[in-house]
Amino acid sequence: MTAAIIDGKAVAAELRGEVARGAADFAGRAERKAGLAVVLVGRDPASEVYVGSKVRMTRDVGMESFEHRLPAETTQADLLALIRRLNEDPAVDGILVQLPLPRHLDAGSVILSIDPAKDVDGLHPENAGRLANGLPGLAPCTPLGAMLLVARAVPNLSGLEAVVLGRSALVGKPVAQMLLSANATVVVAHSHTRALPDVCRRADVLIAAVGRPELVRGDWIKPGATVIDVGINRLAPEPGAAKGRLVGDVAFGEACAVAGAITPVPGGVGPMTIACLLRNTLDAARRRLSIAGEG
Ligand SMILES: Nc1nc(=O)c2c([nH]1)NC[C@@H]1CN(c3ccc(C(=O)N[C@@H](CCC(=O)O)C(=O)O)cc3)C=[N+]21
Repeated sequence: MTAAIIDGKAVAAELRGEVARGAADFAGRAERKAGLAVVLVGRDPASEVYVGSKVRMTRDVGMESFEHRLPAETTQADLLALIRRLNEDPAVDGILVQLPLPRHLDAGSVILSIDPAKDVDGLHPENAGRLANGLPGLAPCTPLGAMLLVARAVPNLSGLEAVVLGRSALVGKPVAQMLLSANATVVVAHSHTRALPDVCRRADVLIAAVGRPELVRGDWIKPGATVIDVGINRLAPEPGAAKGRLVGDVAFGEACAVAGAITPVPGGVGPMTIACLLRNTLDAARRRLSIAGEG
């Protein structure tokens, strides 16, 4: 069997088109554009690239982008003071603090300080709790993107077995909650799980989110399964090359021979993450407008 490739780049472009239409409608009703503030502390080169494309795509869908680039030496107090200002700024609907933060800063308390109504990363414990309890709120972007790609291959998850590899607060836990809400039978596997290949082989839907390059081999996959590869790992450069290759958590070539459908890296979940960030910003803006009684 040769797996169908789920084209995350194309699905993300479609979603950004929908968001652009929604953003235009919002701007008409609110008499202002929806706004996303991105906070980047320090000069991590990978983060610079992500923030650059977030800013560009935010403007492309007709939203306002507010960039805050702070020096690596920024203190916790200064960062918290900025978040407080953004929480109070009526032009800001979404706040994203790019992670990881420099080591002297405490990401947990920074996330706690974000107004949950503006937490478009879905990382505030209030939003994590809302997701776990099936209440409306803002959900993390990468899991949302992964679920939209699952839906392309498997429109109905009811009764299927889903295995999530990884238990992070950013991806593994929230995606497990979403699969459960969609009536899948969910197993969350991690570094302590015994007989990992056997556990993975049960999966009708396998979500790999551990950040270990090509950990999942072809023979870990149930024939015909849907494989969503969340990992983005840069390998060491080949001699003479400036940059190493990007690979996922799944050995793509081997997996293609077994799976029914699979997402590539790059061009899979990555582009969906940014598109879902824009969608969350639009959702947050609409909700804030209706709470203000203008909508
Ligand atoms: N608060 C916070 N929220 C995040 O969502 C967040 C973050 N911090 N810190 C960094 C990670 C990483 N991340 C990616 C987004 C898009 C691509 C993406 O579009 N990747 C392209 C390829 C990019 C390339 O070529 O390097 C792809 O997979 O096709 C990748 C990674 C969001 N993150």
